[in-house]
Amino acid sequence: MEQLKITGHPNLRLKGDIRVGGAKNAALPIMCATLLTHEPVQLRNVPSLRDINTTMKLLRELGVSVSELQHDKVTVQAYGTISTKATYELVKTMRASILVLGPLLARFGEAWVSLPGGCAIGARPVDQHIKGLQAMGAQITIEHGYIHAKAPEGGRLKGARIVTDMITVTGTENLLMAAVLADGETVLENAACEPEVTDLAKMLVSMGAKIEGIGSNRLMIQGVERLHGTTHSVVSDRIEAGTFLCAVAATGGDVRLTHVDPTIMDAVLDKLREIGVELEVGDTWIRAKMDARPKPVSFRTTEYPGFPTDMQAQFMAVNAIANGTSRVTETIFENRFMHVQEMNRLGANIVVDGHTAITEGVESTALSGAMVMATDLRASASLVILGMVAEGTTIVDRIYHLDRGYERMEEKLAAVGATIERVSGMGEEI
Ligand SMILES: CC(=O)N[C@H]1[C@@H](OP(=O)(O)OP(=O)(O)OC[C@H]2O[C@@H](n3ccc(=O)[nH]c3=O)[C@H](O)[C@@H]2O)O[C@H](CO)[C@@H](O)[C@@H]1O
Ligand SMILES: C=C(OP(=O)(O)O)C(=O)O
Repeated sequence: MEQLKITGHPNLRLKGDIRVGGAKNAALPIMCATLLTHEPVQLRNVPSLRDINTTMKLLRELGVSVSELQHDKVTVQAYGTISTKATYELVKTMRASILVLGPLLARFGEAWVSLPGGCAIGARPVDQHIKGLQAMGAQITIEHGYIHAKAPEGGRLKGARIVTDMITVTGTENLLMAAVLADGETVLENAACEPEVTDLAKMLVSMGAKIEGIGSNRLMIQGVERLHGTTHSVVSDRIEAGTFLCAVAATGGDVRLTHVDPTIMDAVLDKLREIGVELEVGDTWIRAKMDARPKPVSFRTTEYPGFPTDMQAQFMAVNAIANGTSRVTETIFENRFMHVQEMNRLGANIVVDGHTAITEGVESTALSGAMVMATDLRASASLVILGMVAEGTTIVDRIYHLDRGYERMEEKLAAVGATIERVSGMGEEI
């Protein structure tokens, strides 16, 4: 099992340029949306990640022709005989596999998708995906651990007005992909407005879908009989970008991120300014300069355009060495503080009280490197950030979590001055 070995130092200063990749959370639904047409779809700015590999495998297992991912580009064509069964073996390794449910059902009238298992950050049920598809006339049963969905007589879903109980990102994406081929109009109320949902909607429109209200919490979809192929470039990864900005906030230095879209990062950029990071923002780049001890920032995670839960852990790493006390409340997932005990192993002083983590910032010189365990994707990134400022060697174990969502993170950080390398450790992936 691979690990990251970081030689940290409180005086480290990151300096240089980092190229940000395409967003994992946009690329995943977009790759699943290729199931909606038999024509070829060319995707650009696709990041090379473990989750993308899993999606490519899943699509191939369904019979879809998927090219190799080369220089951020992949061509996908769901032509010929396509299976409608997404098996447990692949779904268990990536929850986002549930995103094939809507497209398979919409185009082929039936789908079998393994129920995704429980996961580290929370229970994460998919009841809203099911409720929405039922409103569109699907018959849904759970059989032997699989969701079995069948479209009504005639094989086509029917447009419906759907109000989800809460805002759900992949739920909105699944229902949107189902609605574009349904018979009649679907209105999705309480829809997620995340930029990744918007990117999917734009891609669907370029395939011939009729969608109004893109970017808002009310999506109106007029179903069409068929969609066609397209070429689409995936939106940049605002979470990867935010993670590198937090790294600069923690270490200090002067780093320019390229290939980013700063317009979708307001909440994160505001908090970085509050921390004391000097930001210069261009059309497709952000320059971050930091030369003081961070100021503590308190926040609650909320849906877009609020503060993203996927940035909570990385900001906590900065709070860990800030000049004062901060309170961070996690409102999206019930178990997303697992990085706290690992950060405390590096010398941080964080206590969790229900859904709130209270951090008493310590001087970075009070931290020392240790063996820590990555428990989920963003927790892993937060440990890398803190490991870079903790004096001595930090080994981050179980980095297969990190590889799900960050492309060559250690190489990108090493290129701006961090001492970090991938090493082979002992043990097994679980
Ligand atoms: C692949 C992808 O895009 N992942 C993102 C997506 O996850 P994901 O789409 O899984 O997250 P959701 O937006 O669905 O979850 C929000 C909340 O709703 C709950 N819920 C959701 C659906 C449902 O049917 N029933 C239900 O109870 C969840 O348990 C959670 O508490 O949005 C999250 C919230 O921004 C991000 O952290 C993830 O990085
Ligand atoms: C939680 C995340 O991803 P996923 O929904 O794929 O688990 C994430 O990207 O931080």
